[in-house]
Amino acid sequence: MAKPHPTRNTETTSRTAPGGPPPPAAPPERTAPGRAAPDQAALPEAPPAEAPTPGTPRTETTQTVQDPPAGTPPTDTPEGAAVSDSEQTLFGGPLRYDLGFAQHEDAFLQLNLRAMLARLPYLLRLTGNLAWEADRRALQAVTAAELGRGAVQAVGLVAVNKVLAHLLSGGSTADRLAQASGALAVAGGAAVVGALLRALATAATGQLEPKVERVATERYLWHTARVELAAIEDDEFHKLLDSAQYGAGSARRMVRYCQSVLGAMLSLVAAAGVLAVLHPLLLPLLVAMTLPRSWAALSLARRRYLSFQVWVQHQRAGQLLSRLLISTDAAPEIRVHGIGPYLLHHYRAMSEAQEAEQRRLARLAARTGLVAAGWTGLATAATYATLGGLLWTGAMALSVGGTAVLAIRTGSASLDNLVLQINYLHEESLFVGDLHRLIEEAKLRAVPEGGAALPENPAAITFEDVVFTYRGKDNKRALDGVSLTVPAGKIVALVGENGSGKTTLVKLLSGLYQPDAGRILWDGVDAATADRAELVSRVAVVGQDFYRWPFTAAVNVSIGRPDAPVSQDRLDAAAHYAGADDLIASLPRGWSTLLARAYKGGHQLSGGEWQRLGLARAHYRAGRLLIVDEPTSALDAKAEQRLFEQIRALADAGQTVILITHRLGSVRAADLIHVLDHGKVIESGTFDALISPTTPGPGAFRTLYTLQAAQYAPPSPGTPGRAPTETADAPARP
Ligand SMILES: Nc1ncnc2c1ncn2[C@@H]1O[C@H](COP(=O)(O)OP(=O)(O)OP(=O)(O)O)[C@@H](O)[C@H]1O
Repeated sequence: MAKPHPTRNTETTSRTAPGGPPPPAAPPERTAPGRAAPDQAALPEAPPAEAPTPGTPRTETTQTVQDPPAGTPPTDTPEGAAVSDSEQTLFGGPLRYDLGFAQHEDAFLQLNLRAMLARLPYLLRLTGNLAWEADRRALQAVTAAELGRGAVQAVGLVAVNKVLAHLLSGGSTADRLAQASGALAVAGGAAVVGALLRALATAATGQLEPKVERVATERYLWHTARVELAAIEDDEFHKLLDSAQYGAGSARRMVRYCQSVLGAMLSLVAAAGVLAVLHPLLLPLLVAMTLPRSWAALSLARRRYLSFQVWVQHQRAGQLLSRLLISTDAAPEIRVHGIGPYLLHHYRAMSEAQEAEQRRLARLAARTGLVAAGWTGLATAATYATLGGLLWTGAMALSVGGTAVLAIRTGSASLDNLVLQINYLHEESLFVGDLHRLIEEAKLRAVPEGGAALPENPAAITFEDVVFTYRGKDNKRALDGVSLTVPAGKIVALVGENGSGKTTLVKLLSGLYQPDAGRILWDGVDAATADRAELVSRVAVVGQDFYRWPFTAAVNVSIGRPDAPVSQDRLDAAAHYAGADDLIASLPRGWSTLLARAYKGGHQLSGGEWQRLGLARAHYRAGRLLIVDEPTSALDAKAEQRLFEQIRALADAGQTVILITHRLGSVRAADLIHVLDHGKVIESGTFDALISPTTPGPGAFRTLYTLQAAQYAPPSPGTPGRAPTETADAPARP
């Protein structure tokens, strides 16, 4: 989760502490300090732009099929910035967020001084809690060292006052020096102790920071991993994920800022205390000197954060483009189709849009800085004029004046520093705030724990009028009142055209989504009220999009039951079941072969070989309900036939199998077939019943089957393309 941290805009601040919030626009890799961006390092020098420079009229040669039609007017984002061609072409529209939706804006964007000071105790507590959890001893050391430094500073200032008083009093120089020597020794001792305490605080903070980042990252990942699939697919939740990922780094930096705030606060108290004793008028003047710079820092922080929130999705899209250019998966197609320059052009265009935003912020920063500098100059002049007036009129002794100058310098530096550090702290806290919001949201959208127990051996799973619509889609129902039964210990096939709802149905069955209406019953128990952990432990799925883990072959199979110790016997049995034993034996390091080509010793499998490993994983999981979604799409004919024999054997042994396939000949082995169309079950029955012309119903299965069978029927001499009769023997593998 550690993110290479971009430099803060140098025009806005002059701090030397590492890090700061991410830049509003540029992808982190590109702006990471002192590091070549991976994309830039990996790519050759960009060729002269083959695609048009943004803003120049397109020529015919550069118009591609994916580009918007000529004359498409540039759309405006909610923020008013024009949508670039790249956003429009690649992503279909603006990637900027409208902050109008942010209900938290009020709470999080009040960056005025009062609001910030009011939030300070909360921020300190927040960081303190994280730090306490991460390493309480280091936290105690930092706090003690900072408190000590504050005390030592006050002692130092008082000692300096005494030294000056002695030096400016009457008597011989030797006498005055002798009188001042005691106080001088105290001032020197205070400086030494202060330096030691500073070193202690620095060491302890350095120890604390990475731990705090780790703890915050773990919280982020833990809560994210537990949310419902629907939340992960929700773009609003994803936006939160995007911005919250910076929260851990911000939490880390908050530790340092907290330390700095504490230090600055204590040294300010010391300086202000001395000043108040010297002359009360000096105190408000000190504040007046600091106000303009505080105002500037606050308004810039607010702008940066707002800009970040608006551009966060754009930034992710830019990173996506750079990752695609170096991705192993996309590499063959990028080369074969010459896609590199096309992607690079869009990467550049999107980066330029982000740079324009950076320029805008920098211009604003420069303007604000100038105004602030003017006011600070006036306030400083007023302060020293007042001091001069006090000395001139004799209202202040010369020795006191000297200490006052020292205290003003120390105090204004401390106050400046304090406001700046609070500002940084606050700015980082906005991102930590995002992390907290994510955690709160993730808790609300987490997979519920506990629930009703499922029957040990349910006789059937029944869908009762189940309705489901994917969020954010066109509100078209993916399942539209599905009622069907899956009897235990049988092979149930789901067939239907693309997009008819088969995969959605099994995702609901395996607890990945919840029905919007209707019920899924395991005998009498509604799955919606059941213990989800128990439900998923009963199910093993080989989906179309099963994941190819970039780990060893053994992990790719045993990850089917990640909570159980790995068993070699079960691994071998799973490989045998999936027909992958020869494959494993042929791998350079057997089960220990790494299946990720971009790594040292990594090995690449073919699509069919991966599919066998996917099947082995499902077998290793040993769920009582086995769902196989297009299990044979990448298998050769022999492997396919073997797999269906295995599935039959499993069902004969009492395992329930749900089979989704477009190869209708394969569903002969099924005990029951449900045909779906546009999210509805339109036919159910055995293969023989559905294929028979005498069976009442729409005959959808028969029509589909006949169509497929025709492709395999040998043409009769002289009658090319003869369709088989409906009673003809079905081919083994349509
Ligand atoms: N994650 C998703 N988000 C939004 N819509 C989805 C999602 N998954 C599927 N859909 C939509 O739901 C409908 C049903 O899709 P589903 O994947 O269940 O069909 P299918 O019958 O399995 O199709 P195929 O045979 O092509 O695998 C389709 O219109 C699809 O576009």
